[in-house]
Amino acid sequence: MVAQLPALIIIDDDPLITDTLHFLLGKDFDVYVAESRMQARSTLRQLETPPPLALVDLGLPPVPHKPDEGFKVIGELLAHAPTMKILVLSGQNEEANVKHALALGAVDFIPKPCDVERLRQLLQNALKLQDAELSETASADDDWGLLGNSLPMQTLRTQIAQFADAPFPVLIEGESGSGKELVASCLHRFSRRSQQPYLSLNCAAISPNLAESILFGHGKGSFTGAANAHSGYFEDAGEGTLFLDEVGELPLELQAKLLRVLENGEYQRIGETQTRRSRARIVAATNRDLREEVRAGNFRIDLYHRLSVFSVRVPPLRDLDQDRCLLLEHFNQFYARETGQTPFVLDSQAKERWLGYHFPGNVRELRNIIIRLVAKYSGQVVTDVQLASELDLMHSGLDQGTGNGADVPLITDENAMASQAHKHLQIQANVNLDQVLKSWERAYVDAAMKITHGNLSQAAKLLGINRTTLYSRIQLQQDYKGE
Ligand SMILES: Nc1ncnc2c1ncn2[C@@H]1O[C@H](COP(=O)(O)OP(=O)(O)OP(=O)(O)O)[C@@H](O)[C@H]1O
Repeated sequence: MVAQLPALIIIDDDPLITDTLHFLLGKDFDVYVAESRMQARSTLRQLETPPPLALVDLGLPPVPHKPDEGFKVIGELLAHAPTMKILVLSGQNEEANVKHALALGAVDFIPKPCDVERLRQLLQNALKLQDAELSETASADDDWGLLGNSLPMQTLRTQIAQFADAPFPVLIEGESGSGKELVASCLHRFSRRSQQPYLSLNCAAISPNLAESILFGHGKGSFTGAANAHSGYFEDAGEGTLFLDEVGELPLELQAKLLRVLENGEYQRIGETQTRRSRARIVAATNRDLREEVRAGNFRIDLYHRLSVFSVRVPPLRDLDQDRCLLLEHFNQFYARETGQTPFVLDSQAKERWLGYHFPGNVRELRNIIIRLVAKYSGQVVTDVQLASELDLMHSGLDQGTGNGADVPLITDENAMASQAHKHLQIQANVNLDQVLKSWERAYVDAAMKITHGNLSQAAKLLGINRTTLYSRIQLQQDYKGE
């Protein structure tokens, strides 16, 4: 029997690149190609299981000269398949783009043009790590698998233990990469259903036309292409647990059907009149604010109340204090062991930065940073500057809806800047443009100096200007203040 090749999706709008890579990598990978975010979405929905690997260009239509579509693709791919390993292959390799792509969850950034052999190696390494991570999770059977001793983590474990055996649904809320899926699997493992099936369905990953059949099944001939009767997730979960990830993505019609199952356990396969009964325990997760979705009319309030009989909030990594060091230690050892390297050590300043960093991509981002540090600094002492160059200091804490600066427009987001300017001009008749620009500049300079603990060279690097320019701008600002 021929072994199946691992699947790889390449998302790039340049046919020369996709044709070449398809040809050269096709021997080792089962390659799928998409030239836009939309096409990637539809390709993924047609696949039974998501590809373990993705190669993503940042500049994609409709804005190929900017990285924004590529950033969105990274988020969408991870929402679709949280364990997917994403490598970015892009010519837009300015430092800020590299760092942001990595903070969003990409495991590596390869500037174009690239050496195909190196690319093949990187893809194969990523695949090996993914296998190791998956077997690590599987072997965590008798253990929580959920690391951390901080107070929020202790509270989370207590909640899991309290809710595990209850028959009611649990709603798990938390930012992307914070460990919601892990919490869902703990709820199952610590329940008396643990010997029953545990099924996980990512609602963001299913096509809206197929969602009903996937959830509830269909009878033979119930729609074109339904040659045989098929059971759905509710039936297959039996008396076990059905985990509905990204539940906020379910279309409204299906929300009504889900509500019915939650209310009385009843559902029907498409095209059948027989009413069936579900005994599965429902656990749902979301990284959206579902109350906000209810207010916006995108999510049914009755379903929200049903799902959130018990609700668990997974804390973001930035609230876990010393757990950041514990996770660092654990993953440093783990990836060093898996790759045959020696763990690295952070020097004291780097450690301080580690403890102060916001981790916008949470534990997923932390794992990826450690993979890179192990590869680069095996057995070495990592300095503050070396660590800083792996972190997304520019976007950190600004774009996660965290409440700390979520409404601050990113300097790269022209639409947000334009709307801010619009509002400003509407409420203030005489705006002094020079003063506005000066205060923006001062805010960025101050922030950079604070983040780098007053290190002029690092602050200049962060701001994309040279040290002398930064120095003279600080002087000018001080003169201006003194005027
Ligand atoms: N406390 C933790 N201890 C150990 N590993 C963790 C912890 N929290 C998260 N992880 C790991 O971080 C990665 C991301 O976690 P997970 O997929 O559960 O996040 P999520 O909140 O479901 O993300 P998304 O919303 O993007 O699907 C996984 O590899 C998971 O095993």
